[in-house]
Amino acid sequence: MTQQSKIWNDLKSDWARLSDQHLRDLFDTGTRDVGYTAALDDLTLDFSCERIDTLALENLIALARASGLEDAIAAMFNGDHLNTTEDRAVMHVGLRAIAEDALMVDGGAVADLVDPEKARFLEFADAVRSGQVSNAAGKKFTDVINIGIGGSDLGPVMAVRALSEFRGDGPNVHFVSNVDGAHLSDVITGLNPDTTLILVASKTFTTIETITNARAAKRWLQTNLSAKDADQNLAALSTNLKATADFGIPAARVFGFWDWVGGRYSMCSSIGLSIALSVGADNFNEMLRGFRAMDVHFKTAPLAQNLPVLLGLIGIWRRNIMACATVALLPYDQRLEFFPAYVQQMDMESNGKRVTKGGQDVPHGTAPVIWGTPGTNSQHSYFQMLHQGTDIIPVDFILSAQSNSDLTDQHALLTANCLAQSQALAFGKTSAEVRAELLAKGMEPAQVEDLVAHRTFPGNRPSTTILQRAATPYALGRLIALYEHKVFTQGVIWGVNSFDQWGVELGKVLALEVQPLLEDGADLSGLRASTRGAIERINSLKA
Ligand SMILES: O=P(O)(O)OC[C@H]1O[C@](O)(CO)[C@@H](O)[C@@H]1O
Repeated sequence: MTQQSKIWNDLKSDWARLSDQHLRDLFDTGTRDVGYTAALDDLTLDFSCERIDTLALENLIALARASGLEDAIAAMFNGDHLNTTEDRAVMHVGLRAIAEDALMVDGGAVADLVDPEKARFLEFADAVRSGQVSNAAGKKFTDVINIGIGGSDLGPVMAVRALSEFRGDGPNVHFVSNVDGAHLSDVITGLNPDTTLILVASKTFTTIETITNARAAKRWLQTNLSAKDADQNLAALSTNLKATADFGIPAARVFGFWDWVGGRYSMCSSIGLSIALSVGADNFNEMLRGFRAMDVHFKTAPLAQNLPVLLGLIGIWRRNIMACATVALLPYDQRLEFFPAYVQQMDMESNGKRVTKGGQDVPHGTAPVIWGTPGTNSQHSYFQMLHQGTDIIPVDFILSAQSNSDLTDQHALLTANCLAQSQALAFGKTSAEVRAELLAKGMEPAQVEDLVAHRTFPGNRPSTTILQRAATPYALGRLIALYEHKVFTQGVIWGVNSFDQWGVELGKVLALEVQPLLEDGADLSGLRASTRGAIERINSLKA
């Protein structure tokens, strides 16, 4: 038996001990006040409401160690080609490092590549904000449209929304991702092409949705401006400089990055230009500082105090030991409304894998389904199921101590709701409590008995609360890096390559094959009945 399988067995024994213990009882022992939180400055991870104890935690840390997590972290910072199927380094940490970190990739200093390009795109952002870079007629850009999808969209759209308080007099930043023409069409309606700057964001510059939308947007500019003037309203963010040139974007308007930055880890590269345009270079740099603080912590903190490691291990416990297939990520922060969608790609595209790096079947469940929306809205939607449904759905709560709006007096209510929900999930309400409460209200005993089962909350439903002082650019960077490294930790334990995404290829290829078959008179005879039937029905509904 390998050391790892022994530890997996130990963890199963831990669960055998813990599975019939209620969080109420675990708290009643009075031993959960210490040892169930970890902090980095003002950021605290509170996992006291997880169905775990210190022994199980020790075994999880042993599992991380036996899986080679410490070496893997060192290897990432060392520029090793951890993305084995694409033979690439995994160096997104280099995008927010400082020169003194002396990171190297493929034989060269990361800072030599990153720093000049970062300076270029941040200078451009501030020049657009000040009006120094303007349209051909010298008018200031009022609006920016970022056209991109997946990692070239989700990080920027999330961060621009999260940091809207820091926008100052920056332009309005809009996002178009879907190849559904309604997306672009809805965004450009009401915008003035003359003063709209369009960013085409695509690592590969081959993604069909993005290139199709970019072509349509370019036509929109050229119909309204001269072809030459339209060039002033375009920029590209990509690693594929040949394709951006072929598309007709002048080199001075192309901001690059490198193949060792995965799409879903790219928002600190030039892909983040829309963020910098929205909040300015200083705030963007603050965000990078927050990222780096978590990077340094991940690299140097002992496993038992390492926040991303602990969050990753709690996820392993929930997914592999408690057999929970989904996780609800619930920010109690309206401006983090797109954070769950961002983490969804980061987590599920990274670890949604069924074979190990060596090509063997992974013997465990991997990436859980990540989903969620801001509290308190979610409470009035699906919390019924979280509290009384048949499945146990662990929750990550995210909360700031300080309000991020002018209506500071509402923040106590928001905070109270977050704390109340983790309490209700963990401790529930027993049938005895329900019975006593209803009888005290004067209800007839028979009626009380009819209602008891319906009004009982089983509790014992796990959650972790991530608390920070305030939702600043620095805090956002730190929070994102916390989740990035959590995903890394889990990928190492499952033994998968967290940095490729072959699973998205087949659908892309098939879409290109199906597209011509949607034309009138196309020969459908070679198709399987389901696709053929669907096309025939679509054709009959077209007119
Ligand atoms: O930035 P690109 O190359 O247009 O890719 C967009 C997205 O497409 C994917 O390759 C697959 O959907 C993602 O990993 C990536 O973030």
